[in-house]
Parts: sequence; C-alpha cells; structure tokens
Amino acid sequence: MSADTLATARPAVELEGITKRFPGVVANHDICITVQPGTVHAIVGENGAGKSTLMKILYGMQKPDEGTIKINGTEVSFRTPSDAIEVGIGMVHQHFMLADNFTVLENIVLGAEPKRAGRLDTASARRRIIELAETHGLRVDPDKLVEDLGVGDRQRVEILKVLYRGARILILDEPTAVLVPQEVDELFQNLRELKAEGLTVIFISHKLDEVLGIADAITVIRRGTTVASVDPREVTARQLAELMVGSELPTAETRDSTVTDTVALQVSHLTVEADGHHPPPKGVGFAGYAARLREEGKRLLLDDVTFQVRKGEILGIAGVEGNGQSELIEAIMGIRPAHGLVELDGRDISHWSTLKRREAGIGYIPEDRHRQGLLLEASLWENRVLGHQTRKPARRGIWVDRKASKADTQRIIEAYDVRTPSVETLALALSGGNQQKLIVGREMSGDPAFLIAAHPTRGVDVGAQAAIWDHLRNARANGLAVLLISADLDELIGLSDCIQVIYRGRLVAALDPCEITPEQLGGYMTGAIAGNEEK
Ligand SMILES: Nc1ncnc2c1ncn2[C@@H]1O[C@H](COP(=O)(O)OP(=O)(O)OP(=O)(O)O)[C@@H](O)[C@H]1O
Repeated sequence: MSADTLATARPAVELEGITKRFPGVVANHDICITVQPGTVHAIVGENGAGKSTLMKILYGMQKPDEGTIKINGTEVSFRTPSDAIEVGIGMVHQHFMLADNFTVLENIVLGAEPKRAGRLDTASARRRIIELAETHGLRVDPDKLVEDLGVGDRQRVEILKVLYRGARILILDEPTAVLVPQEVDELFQNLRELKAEGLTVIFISHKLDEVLGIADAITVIRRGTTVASVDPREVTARQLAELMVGSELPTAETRDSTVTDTVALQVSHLTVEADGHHPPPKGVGFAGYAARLREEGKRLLLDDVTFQVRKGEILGIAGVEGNGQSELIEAIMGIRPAHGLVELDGRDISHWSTLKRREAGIGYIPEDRHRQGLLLEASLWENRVLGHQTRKPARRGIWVDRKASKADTQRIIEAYDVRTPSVETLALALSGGNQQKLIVGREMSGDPAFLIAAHPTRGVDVGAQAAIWDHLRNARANGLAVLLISADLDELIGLSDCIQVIYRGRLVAALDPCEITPEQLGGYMTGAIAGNEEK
C-alpha cells in the first residue's frame, strides 16, 4: 500500500467503548479495537474474557448496551446478522453448518440462490463459485457431496459461502481447532491470499504460536476489556499468554511412565457397518467378521478395531475428524450397536446399556458439549448430576440430594477454575471454555475406572488447558486408564503413553509419542504416510 492510500484508507472495523452486560456479568466493558483493511487481526483472551460476545455483537447476533461500531468509516447499528451481511461481514463458525447430503454448490448458494424466471440459475451460481475459488485460491469441486469432503475442504466451503454473500470482512472462530498441521498451513495460505485481495480477517484462537505466525495485529482481551494491542513481531507466545492470563504459566511436565500391567479396557474386533447394524449369522465369531463384510462390499465405519488400555495409561487416538473416532466412542459407550467385544476390568459389557456402563465407572467427556455434555437450560448443579443420577453425591435414597450436589458442584468450580457467578447459574450463560471445564470436572469426579476424553481441552485457554492436563496426569498416576481422542496434536503427543492412528475406520499405526513430531503424525492421519496395518 502506498503512503497516500495508507493515509486515506479507513479502518475496516472500529469498535469504540463497546459494553455488554448480562445478569450478574459484564461480558464486554469499554472495548476499543481498530482493524485495518487488508490485514489479519487476531483476538486472544482466556476463557470467558468476552471474545465470542464481541464477535456476536459485530455480526449482529447481539446488541451492545453501549458503544459504537463503524464499518469502513460509517457508523452502523445491526439488528440481525442480515444487517451485518449487508455491509459485507461474514462469519465462519467453529462448528461447520453445512448440509452433508448436499453438494458444495448447493451448500454455498443455500439461502442466497440466484434465480432466473423463478428457478435456480445453477449455471451462473457455478460460474461465480469457480471465479471466487480461483481468485482466492480456495480450490473445491462444486459438484462433490459435502459428506465426501475432508475437514479442510469443508472449511473452504464455509469460507466460500460467506464470500459468495459478498463478505469483505471475515470473522473466523477458532478455525484451526479441527485441522491437522498440513491443513493449517493451507488455511493460512488461503488467508494470505484473501488479505492480498484486500479482504480483512478477524480471528479468534487459543493457539498462540499460530496467532503469531499469521496475524498482522493482535488484541488481547482480559476480563471483558481490551488490555493490549500488540505487534506479533514484538512478542513471544509466552509473553502473549501472560498478557492474557495476567500471571505466570505453569511449567512443563515430566514424563514418568505410570503404565501398569492391569488391563482396564479391552476392545476386540469392534466393527460398525455404515448402513445399519445386522447381527452376524449363527456360528460366525467376531474375529474375521469384518473381513467377511469387507468381502461382501460393505462399507465399514469401524473396521476390526482391537486395542487395550491399561491402568495408569493414556492411549491417544489420532485421526482426521470423520475417520471413525465418533463411532468408536459411541460403540464403547453403548450408544451405537457394534460387532465385537468390549470388556471393562475383565467383564464383558458389550450388551450393557449406556447408563449401566457409566455406573460401572466409565467417565465420558463428549466431543460435542452442547448435544451430549450439558443441558443448557439447566443450572450448573443440575448439570453436575446429569448422567450421574444414581451415584453419590446426587443420590440419597430415592431422592436427588440437592445440598450435596450443590456442594460438590462448588468443589468442581474451585478445582477446575470454572468462572461463574454461582452454582445456580444456567449452563448457557457460561462461556464455551468454562462449560468445558465443568464437564471435565464432573467426569473426573467419582473415581472413574476408565475415562473417554474426547477433545478435553477444545476451546479452553492456555491456562485452563495446563490445569486440565495436570488433572489428567494426576488421575493417570493414580491408576486411571484414559482413551484420549484429540485433534490437538501437541496435546496427544504431550499426554499419551502410546498413540494409535485411526484412518478410514482402521487402526493403522501405533506410535511412540516421544519419537514423533506433529508433522509426521499429520502424515499418518491423512494417509500421506502409509500405516503398517493397511490391508
Ligand atoms: N447469554 C448469556 N447470558 C449470560 N451470560 C453470558 C451469556 N453469554 C456470555 N455470558 C458471559 O459473558 C462472559 C463472556 O463470555 P464469552 O462467551 O464472550 O467469552 P469468550 O472469551 O468467548 O470465552 P471462551 O474462550 O471460553 O469461548 C462470560 O462470563 C459468560 O459467562
């Protein structure tokens, strides 16, 4: 940009004195941020700092109580996201909002269809999508079904979708949380190209190394207000973390093995069919059944999975989302029928209900905290009891023991640093990271024998992440067996005693976390490096 244009270029976004209050909480207080056009601007802050609230205000989902918003120098007031889209703002949410059984083209135009004589003008939509994809280096095939796309491609479709609606300012909410390192590189390349085209990107992230790698400017929010605007060339990840948290961070771990010889969970020949569950014919055992189904041309979501987790061990499962990890968790929890054997402490639990499995001591941190982890309309203490109704502290005789449940919720709030006004607060009023901390605390309570931890620190800030890692390590040292599924490769490598890679429903490689780099792991996960058990 020449000095002249620099002098005349108006900021893409100016937020001045933004304040937003919720009952009992000031989520945003006097926030001031200026985002220059054609830049990538990162917003960082610990859980509950107020980032999402601010982005919702900028996208017209919430109204500020005070303050002004200017877009390209003009003051605006949004009532709904449509108003924000109208002036060129687009939002890519963390959880993709695409329809799986529609094509890329259909997903992109959905809700903004070009019509000719009252009918969908597919030809002009296709032309425009191809043109947008080429201009911004976002390669996708418009005719592919979304269900056949990998995570990185789906994200590109989401970005194209907002560009198609004319966005010049893009808000990305934790865009790298679900990507492997290679995909992160591609996304960043895309963002650089968007920038070169003069578009502005605002993005929220907890991964500070990545923020430093891509951002042109960084704003730090702490306890609802802007505490610093920093130049990424002038700070380290550690300094940035300390600015966020306002104190020093815990130091790195020691890696002493606590793995015992006692098997807590044994999974044998676990197999899940894509087109529903059909019990095997009489006389056919589990071993070899997957091979038989394969020969019959059946598509398998889980393909003959066998492994064990011993007491004191964390077994990590690495995989690009959609390679069978959800099916694996659901089969172990008894949510989804499967062929094969699941044994807990030597007992066959394959035919037990989910509730019975939980009562037998399986803790479960689910991957989707909104659908499976929390009742958003219920209070925190009621959520503490959820799924644990039949156990202490919830149960007294046939009644729920409210007093004990509330006291235990308070204990979790303190031990896991859940930021909330009280145990009576509704779960929906907590920030995403604080909801996650509550679930982790609940599932670690009551001495589980075996814990499934799916993305245990997704969406939590660096301080809380270190605390959750500590809790997991301590529990492991006390004999807990953990199955850790995570998209965060540093987390997998840092916590696991062994890492298994899942690819197209199969366990294809067993790796030593002390010897593997995130890049190599990413290679196995995407199939670029062939595993040793390919059939
Ligand atoms: N609808 C709501 N009702 C009441 N309080 C809310 C609501 N939404 C957010 N809050 C509160 O506002 C504060 C800021 O939350 P926000 O979700 O903006 O944080 P965040 O920085 O995005 O956190 P995270 O990194 O955990 O997602 C929190 O204390 C939260 O509990």
